[in-house]
Amino acid sequence: MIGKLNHVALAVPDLAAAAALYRDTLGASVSEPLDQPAHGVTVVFVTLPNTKIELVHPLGDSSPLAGFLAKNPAGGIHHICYEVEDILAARDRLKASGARVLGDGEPKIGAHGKPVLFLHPKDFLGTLVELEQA
Ligand SMILES: CC[C@@H](C(=O)O)C(=O)SCCNC(=O)CCNC(=O)[C@H](O)C(C)(C)COP(=O)(O)OP(=O)(O)OC[C@H]1O[C@@H](n2cnc3c(N)ncnc32)[C@H](O)[C@@H]1OP(=O)(O)O
Ligand SMILES: [Co+2]
Repeated sequence: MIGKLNHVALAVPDLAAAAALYRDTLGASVSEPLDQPAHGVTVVFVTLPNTKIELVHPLGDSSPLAGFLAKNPAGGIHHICYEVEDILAARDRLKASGARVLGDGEPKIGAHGKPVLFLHPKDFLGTLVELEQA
C-alpha cells in the first residue's frame, strides 16, 4: 500500500539555525519558511535527489509539536511520510486493521497541496507516520 518516501521531518527549536545548517554546512537546497496554520507548524523543505527533509517548528499556541519539543528540547526525528495512491482507501484499510488515525480521521491539505493523514506512533514502532496522497 505505501509507496515512495516523501519526506522525513525533523522537529527543530530554531528554524533559521536548522535551515542554515542544511544550506551552509551540508550544502543542500533549502526553501524559504512557509507557515502552515492549519497544521500548527512552520516548515522549511530541504530538497535531496531522492527525497525531502522537512524542518518543522511550532506555529501558534496549540502546535502538535509542542509536546515533542518539550520532551526533546534539542529537536529530533518527528515523523516519516509515505505516499499512497488512494488516501481514503489507505485510511479505511488501516482503521480496519486497528491502527489509530489521528485527528478527526479526515485528510487535511498538507504542505505540498495534497491530502495528508497521520497515524499514531504507538501503532507504528514508535514512529509517527504521515500518509500523503501521491
Ligand atoms: C506541514 C504540514 C504537514 C506536511 O504536509 O508534511 C506536516 O507534516 S504537519 C506536522 C505536524 N503535525 C502532526 O504531527 C499531526 C499529528 N500529530 C499529533 O496528532 C500529535 O503530535 C501526537 C502524535 C498525537 C502526539 O501528541 P502529544 O500531545 O505530543 O503527545 P502524547 O502525549 O499524546 O503522546 C503519546 C505518546 O506518543 C509519543 N509521541 C508523541 N509524538 C511522537 C512522535 N512524533 N514520534 C514518536 N513518538 C511520539 C509520546 O512520547 C507519548 O509516549 P509515552 O511518553 O511513551 O506515553
Ligand atoms: Co510532514
